[in-house]
Amino acid sequence: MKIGLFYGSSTCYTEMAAEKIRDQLGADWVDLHNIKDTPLSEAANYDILIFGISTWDYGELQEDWEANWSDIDTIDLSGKIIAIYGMGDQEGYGEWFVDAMGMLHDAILPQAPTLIGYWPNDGSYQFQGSKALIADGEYFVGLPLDDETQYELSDGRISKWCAQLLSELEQLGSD
Ligand SMILES: Cc1cc2nc3c(=O)[nH]c(=O)nc-3n(C[C@H](O)[C@H](O)[C@H](O)COP(=O)(O)O)c2cc1C
Repeated sequence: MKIGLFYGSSTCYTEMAAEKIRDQLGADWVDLHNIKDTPLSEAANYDILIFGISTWDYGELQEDWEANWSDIDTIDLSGKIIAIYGMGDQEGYGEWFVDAMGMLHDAILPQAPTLIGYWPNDGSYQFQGSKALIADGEYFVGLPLDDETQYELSDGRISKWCAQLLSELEQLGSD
């Protein structure tokens, strides 16, 4: 079964992470789609999805996600398995750290897809606020990556997250 990885990226960071995630999970298994070029509606062709989004301009959506935002409600995501990752900058924009990842999570939640890839807020990130935290603040709704101030941690986080995704998928398959 193939995974569709759909991302929006203004200065290529989210795109570079998409390529690393694809390489970790297995290039034969993951199709990359930049939503600037591929309509988000093509997400309907996959049972398993990864969404990549960066945050811009003090807690705003990346521009290509913003342009496609209304499509989220028109695609049937209810039976899908979905994981999200988000790019941000915790030092420069610590009050809005990876907010767009939280906004994307909230936008797909009403359709009740199976969400995987929640990531512990383990103290290795330093920020003041984030819409990407779930209520108790102990987990992010997906993988936050900060290539601006923690570039050296990104590869390790990606490989750990991909291993977590594979394990969660295996678990779901065996249920
Ligand atoms: C003008 C500007 C505004 C930004 N605003 C935020 C923000 O509100 N929250 C955040 O976490 N990161 C913010 N960032 C950091 C970007 O999300 C980060 O650079 C990211 O890697 C960009 O990914 P992309 O090139 O794939 O779009 C901002 C960066 C710039 C240059």
